[in-house]
Amino acid sequence: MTSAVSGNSDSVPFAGDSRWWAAGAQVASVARFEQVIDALRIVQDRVAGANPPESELVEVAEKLDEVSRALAVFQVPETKQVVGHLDVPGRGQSLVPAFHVDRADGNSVRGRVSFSRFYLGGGGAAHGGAIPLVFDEVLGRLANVGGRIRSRTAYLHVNYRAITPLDEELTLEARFDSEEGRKRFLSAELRKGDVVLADAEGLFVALREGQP
Ligand SMILES: CCCCCCCC/C=C\CCCCCCCC(=O)SCCNC(=O)CCNC(=O)[C@H](O)C(C)(C)COP(=O)(O)OP(=O)(O)OC[C@H]1O[C@@H](n2cnc3c(N)ncnc32)[C@H](O)[C@@H]1OP(=O)(O)O
Repeated sequence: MTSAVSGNSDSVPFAGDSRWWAAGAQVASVARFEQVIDALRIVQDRVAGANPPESELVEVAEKLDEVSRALAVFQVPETKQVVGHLDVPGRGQSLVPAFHVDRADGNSVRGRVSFSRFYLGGGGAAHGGAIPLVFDEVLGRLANVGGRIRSRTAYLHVNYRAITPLDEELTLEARFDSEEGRKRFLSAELRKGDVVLADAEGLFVALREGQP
């Protein structure tokens, strides 16, 4: 049995209105797809942290090639893509660390995120590009929920206040601050306990009819 990938968006306040861009997308099994993404995330972490002997590298490369060959025949256009459209933490998108929502309404959201080994920059700190990735994800979704016309990030300003450690549960709080015509101003903080690790302020501009 197949199901629509964003089928339960209406019951999830922070699911994001992905129907317009995934209108034709069906998934054979949400649970199985989630299992694949979870496994892929672990592979990303294991590869990032590994230094195996050559024989093992040869074997691993062959296994990964086998996986890509298996999926090559099932490639679909963007309108039918499943990754990015699942109503699960992280949307089934292994690029961005999964954001787990604890509390949300149309104007604010609070949740948890952690940066695994894959997101290491150096010296034990998360990569400086991984942090805006999460801010863009969370602010971008918040900018677009609640039946608002879809918008795109015009700018995203990030202040790095302290290093962001790996493998720790961090909290992220974001809010919709104000709106002026097509311009939406949002802000957020990433914290470890009470300590602000990074904060962000973004401008999201509502798209005009027909604007990509
Ligand atoms: C469709 C988006 C996704 C929807 C998702 C739905 C939910 C799905 C669920 C979950 C997904 C979650 C995933 C997160 C998604 C995050 C969103 C992204 O990352 S989008 C990718 C990165 N961004 C771009 O690729 C933009 C590229 N830029 C553009 O397309 C244009 O520049 C755009 C649309 C931003 C503005 O262009 P103009 O021609 O429409 O508008 P003008 O007239 O230039 O600006 C309007 C007003 O905004 C100001 N403005 C524009 N850019 C500015 C800037 N950089 N700084 C300051 N002001 C700016 C202007 O000065 C103007 O202000 P005045 O009305 O005169 O007061």
